[in-house]
Amino acid sequence: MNLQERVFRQFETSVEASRDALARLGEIIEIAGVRLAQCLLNDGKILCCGNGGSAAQAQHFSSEMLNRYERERPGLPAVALTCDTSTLTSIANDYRFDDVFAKQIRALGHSNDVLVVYTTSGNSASILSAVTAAHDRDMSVLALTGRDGGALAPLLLDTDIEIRVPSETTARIQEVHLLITHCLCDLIDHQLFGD
Ligand SMILES: O=C(CO)[C@@H](O)[C@H](O)[C@H](O)[C@H](O)COP(=O)(O)O
Ligand SMILES: [Zn+2]
Repeated sequence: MNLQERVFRQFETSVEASRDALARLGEIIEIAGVRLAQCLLNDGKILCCGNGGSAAQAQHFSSEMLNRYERERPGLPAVALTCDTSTLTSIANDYRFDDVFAKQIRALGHSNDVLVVYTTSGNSASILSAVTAAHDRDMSVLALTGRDGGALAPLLLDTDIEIRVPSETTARIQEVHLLITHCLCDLIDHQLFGD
């Protein structure tokens, strides 16, 4: 396969992954958008986290909440738990890396908040601990996952929401996670501020 064919294949598999996701996930994305809007209307906030590329997704989402998505509107309360290097390094240094998000959730989380986690494998220990901490704080969880949902899927409660991208490829799952994140921003803005 030459380089141009490689580029073509990346685009083609990405478009295919988005199309599959739309066919299977449209309804659950709507449910998640309603849940997040209800959280914000009830004075809750959104906490979000992920590792690697998924840390960037969490920050992408929180910036679109705190600043804006596509329209002028007031900032909305969201915190990416991936940004404060002093807090992250001290938790990892004094305890263990797996606790970097969980300890922040135990400090910041309230029962009307929602934790949004991004993980392509569902097996990152820091994310599993974050979900347990959210449950301990009576928060609900929105999990954006892929593959078979990993060890995270059986940890989720009936009151949680999992949006599982039907793909086995990390990059494709991440690309669809970003598309879903933009859908959630659009659904939140529409419900809170109209057309
Ligand atoms: O962006 C990528 C790969 O595309 C990587 O940085 C990737 O996010 C990292 O390997 C993560 O640690 C993977 O975590 P997870 O999705 O399995 O929870
Ligand atoms: Zn990546």
